[in-house]
Amino acid sequence: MFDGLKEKLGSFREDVEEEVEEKEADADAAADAEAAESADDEAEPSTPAAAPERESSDEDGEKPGRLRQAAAMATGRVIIEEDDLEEPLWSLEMALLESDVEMSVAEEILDSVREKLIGESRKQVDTTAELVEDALHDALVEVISVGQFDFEQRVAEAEKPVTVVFTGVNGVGKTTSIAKMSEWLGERGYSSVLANGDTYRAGANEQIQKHAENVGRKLISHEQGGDPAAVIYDGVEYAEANDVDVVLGDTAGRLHTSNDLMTQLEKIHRVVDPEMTLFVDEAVAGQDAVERAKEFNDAAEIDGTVLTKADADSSGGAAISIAHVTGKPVLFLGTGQGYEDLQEFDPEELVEDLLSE
Ligand SMILES: Nc1nc2c(ncn2[C@@H]2O[C@H](COP(=O)(O)OP(=O)(O)OP(=O)(O)O)[C@@H](O)[C@H]2O)c(=O)[nH]1
Repeated sequence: MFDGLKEKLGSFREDVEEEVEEKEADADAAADAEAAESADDEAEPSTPAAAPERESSDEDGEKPGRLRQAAAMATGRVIIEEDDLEEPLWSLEMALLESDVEMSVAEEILDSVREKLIGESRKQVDTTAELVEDALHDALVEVISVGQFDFEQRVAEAEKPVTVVFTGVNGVGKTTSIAKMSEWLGERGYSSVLANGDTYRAGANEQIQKHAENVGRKLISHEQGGDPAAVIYDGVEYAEANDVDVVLGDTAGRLHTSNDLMTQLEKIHRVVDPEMTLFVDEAVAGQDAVERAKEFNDAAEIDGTVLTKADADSSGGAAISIAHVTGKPVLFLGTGQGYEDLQEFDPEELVEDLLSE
């Protein structure tokens, strides 16, 4: 998952390390030259016998070594400056954009890394790699965790039944994610019922029915062409009558540009007042997924995103960008075709994984 991005972040670390190493080598050389000069000055008035003594210290390397250390201490070690970061940051920007990170998000990451690294000196305990890793870690967590909340806690605290509506374009894994979610909830002790608000597409009932059977959940559905809000309403009534905790409502995968979507979701909101509306899209869609998330959120406010097919996504751009662009968190990652392949999204864990060697 997100291996391409991981590799590119590793390259940035190496680039900065190289720059700092070069600078340290220059500083060492300068310190050596200064030390040699001052040793020469000291040696000048001395007797000829002093010369071999200096030579022997040079030979075992002890005196220049100590001098080098002293010089490094005196200069406060190498300080990272804007110039040192120019090339690595440019490469990082290219890498982020190539990984489908949205432009404003990439800029925010760069600004934050720049701000955190410039003026930093490599202390005895830090390696350059550690400094860069800390800066990248903080910058990434900052953009990824926008609006993050604990989904399970929200479900636990909400009045039952809790209605969660899923929206998004066709074929991104919406229906599969609903079935996965019912499993995820079941593992945590919450019962659920599925309601098929996708009354638009022929075959939608059969498709979700199959998923419902596979995970052993009840499905509420109406004839094709029916009113999606009415189906979800029936789902809520069923849940109330049968003490079911959560209603998972599917909707037709309309194009986000369609006015119908707004009308449909507005009606669902009016009729059942869902606790959450989750936008579903596929991580592999990269920038397109980010753009759709933004448009769906503008059209019908979403509470969070489920990013499917993360297992097949090497770039990671959608996962990095969506929360920052919409102001709503990524809540789950779909990580495979099995019903157990739904992972709660944890920004800290993701960033640690991205930055691990
Ligand atoms: N690799 C992988 N495949 C997934 C994941 N989630 C869903 N899929 C697959 O994506 C395909 C489409 O999934 P659906 O659930 O039918 O998509 P949908 O958005 O409900 O589609 P419509 O009902 O046509 O709108 C199926 O083959 C799923 O098995 C995932 O996390 N990883």
